[in-house]
Amino acid sequence: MSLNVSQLTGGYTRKAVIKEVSFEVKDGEIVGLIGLNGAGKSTTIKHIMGLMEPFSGEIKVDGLTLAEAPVDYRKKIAFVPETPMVYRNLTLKEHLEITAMAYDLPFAEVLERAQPLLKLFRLDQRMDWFPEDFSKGMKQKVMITCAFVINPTLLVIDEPFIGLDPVAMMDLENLLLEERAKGHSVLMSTHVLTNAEKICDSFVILHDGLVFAKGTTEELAETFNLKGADLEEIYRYVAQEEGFGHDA
Ligand SMILES: Nc1ncnc2c1ncn2[C@@H]1O[C@H](COP(=O)(O)OP(=O)(O)OP(=O)(O)O)[C@@H](O)[C@H]1O
Repeated sequence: MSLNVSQLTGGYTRKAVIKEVSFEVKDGEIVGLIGLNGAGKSTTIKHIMGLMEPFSGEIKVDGLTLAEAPVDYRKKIAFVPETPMVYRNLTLKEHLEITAMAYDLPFAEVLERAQPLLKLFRLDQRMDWFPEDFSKGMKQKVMITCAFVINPTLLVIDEPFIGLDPVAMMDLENLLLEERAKGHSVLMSTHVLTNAEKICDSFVILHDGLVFAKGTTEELAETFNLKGADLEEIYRYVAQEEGFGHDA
């Protein structure tokens, strides 16, 4: 079992923003975390990344909690944030170097793994450039490259498609499918439901900090009595029927 989130409650002040959130991402599975703005997707991800401490509940990656094995836990996860975060005075090559250092990997190995990704994203001739000066989409490609080169058990991606051109979107989809084929797990938060439906095995719908529903597209359609509906139709129905948006 790669990621197991159990009864997770947490928030920024004393008030809980996410409440008793439970779901799992098994080995070789891509799970989409969806919900309106403010539903609690990023907050859930921040807890998984160990950037926030839960009020209660438990998060396990490959059976380990952050408290039990902080180094191993962190090494198993790679993260692509919603807003690309690049270092101001470091070149692309140095970004890879710092990634290797952070995950305690030989730089030569990281550089080798990075080659096909850099080529795919047309960044291979820009190793000595400063990503700070790249476009948003190019910065995102740097973040994606740095995440994939560590060969993580669990890849957590917050809004992966925003800012990417259509070719890069397809490239990323293929990369994620390759991760799945390797038996790795992916948790992906997104508003781009058409992309999500193409590659995700199942979904967790968050609303107002609670897990509103979870399952495959077919299971969700059955839950809401919408046989044959696609994810977007299900989501639109749920948002209307349940009044999503009125209080989010
Ligand atoms: N740094 C923060 N301090 C206090 N409250 C926050 C902070 N970040 C988010 N929140 C609150 O937590 C709730 C959940 O926000 P979160 O960012 O997790 O939602 P989201 O589902 O990721 O939304 P979006 O789709 O807009 O990215 C919101 O009510 C938001 O106002």
